[in-house]
Amino acid sequence: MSTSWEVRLSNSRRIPYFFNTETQESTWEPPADLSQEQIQNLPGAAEHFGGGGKAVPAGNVQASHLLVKHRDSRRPSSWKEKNITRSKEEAIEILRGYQAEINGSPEKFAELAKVHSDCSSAKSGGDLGPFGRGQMQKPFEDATYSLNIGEMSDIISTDSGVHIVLRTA
Ligand SMILES: O=C(CCc1ccccc1)N[C@H](Cc1nc2ccccc2[nH]1)C(=O)O
Repeated sequence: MSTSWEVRLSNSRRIPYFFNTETQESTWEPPADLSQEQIQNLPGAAEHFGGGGKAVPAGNVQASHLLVKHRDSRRPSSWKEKNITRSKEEAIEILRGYQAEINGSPEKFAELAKVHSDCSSAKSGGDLGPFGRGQMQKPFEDATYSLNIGEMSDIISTDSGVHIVLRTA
């Protein structure tokens, strides 16, 4: 296990990523050989992953999401599946199934996001932490800002795949 990982904020996308100061490797995904607790204790994790009941700055929002990627996704790979080949239509059908199972329950949402989401935020039940305008892909940002706190979106599509969004702050 390499202990030289730290969490940094990507300047281009203003979201956290993992950087190994020994190998100079960087990745969006949490290093597989680190436990959830080790990840949360990495240098920079508290600062960049929010959580811990930190206040959300005025004008910012916080959301969780469940992402199902497909073969036309910007990066058709995830912690779950190295090479994602399903079609967008198949991804939507799969997400409809989760949506029915979630049935408006935030607890169920986090439970299914942890197991099924193709985003590294699955590790924290889909939580993306706080963000402001201009940080996330526009369809995702617009969907989140149009929700009331505690509400879930219908299925939305971004370059990453298809998502259901739960606004949490
Ligand atoms: O960009 C990331 C990391 C998102 C993240 C933010 C904050 C904490 C943890 C994760 N993951 C992408 C998948 C992805 N695409 C998205 C587009 C909008 C919002 C969240 C997204 N997640 C990928 O893995 O391809």
